[in-house]
Amino acid sequence: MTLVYLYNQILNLIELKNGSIKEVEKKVLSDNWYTLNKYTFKYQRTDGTWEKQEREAYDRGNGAAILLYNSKKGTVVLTRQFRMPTYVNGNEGGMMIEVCAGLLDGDNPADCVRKETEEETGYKISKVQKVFKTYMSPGSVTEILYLFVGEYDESMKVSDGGGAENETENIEVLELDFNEAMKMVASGEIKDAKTIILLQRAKMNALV
Ligand SMILES: Nc1nc2c(ncn2[C@@H]2O[C@H](COP(=O)(O)OP(=O)(O)O[C@H]3O[C@H](CO)[C@@H](O)[C@H](O)[C@@H]3O)[C@@H](O)[C@H]2O)c(=O)[nH]1
Ligand SMILES: [Mg+2]
Repeated sequence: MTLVYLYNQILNLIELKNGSIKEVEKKVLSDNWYTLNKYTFKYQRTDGTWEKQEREAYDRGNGAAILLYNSKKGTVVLTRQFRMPTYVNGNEGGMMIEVCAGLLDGDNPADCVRKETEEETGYKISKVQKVFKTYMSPGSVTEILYLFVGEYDESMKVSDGGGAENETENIEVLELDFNEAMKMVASGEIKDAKTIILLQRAKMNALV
């Protein structure tokens, strides 16, 4: 019995709570900016037999995103930035309109989303409201994305935003009429899932 086997068994018992999954082994395929792992495991079928399966999972940590809205003005604040993965897969020009979002980097989701709001949009907000916890791409990406909404107004504007200096983000800040933003969802101009979910949530709950 090797140490790796023992380690994997312990991992199974402590962290993984599915009795139909066993002998989970992890191999790092790429560990550059984020990590791509390959998991090999045994999966118990409904007839009781065990089959060996392999799945790759991209681990870039967890993230948080927020829809900033102003109910008096009827507006929302969104961001616009170049997203390479979309550029190479059918998004002409590669620009994406998204709610403000970022990776947790060790922070709790609420603190992360406040920090990202200030960095990316220039608004210093304190009150944020958690709405959902989502897996955006559960077949391939491990990430949990925590979704929030929060009110902003002009008194909270402390800088131009644009993203962290050291991250070459080049983020453009957009303040849009809420109905205009909903039209952009319908037309396909807004095509980012977290953004669509949060805009629809705002519509359903009549936030704006
Ligand atoms: N050098 C380098 N830099 C990278 C790489 N990938 C990301 N970065 C830098 O790291 C920054 C991370 O910025 P965050 O604001 O923390 O994350 P995000 O990319 O905006 O993440 C949000 O959007 C994602 C896509 O929808 C979400 O997956 C994520 O949860 C979050 O919502 C990027 O903007 C970029 O500057 C890379 O492969 N190489
Ligand atoms: Mg971001």
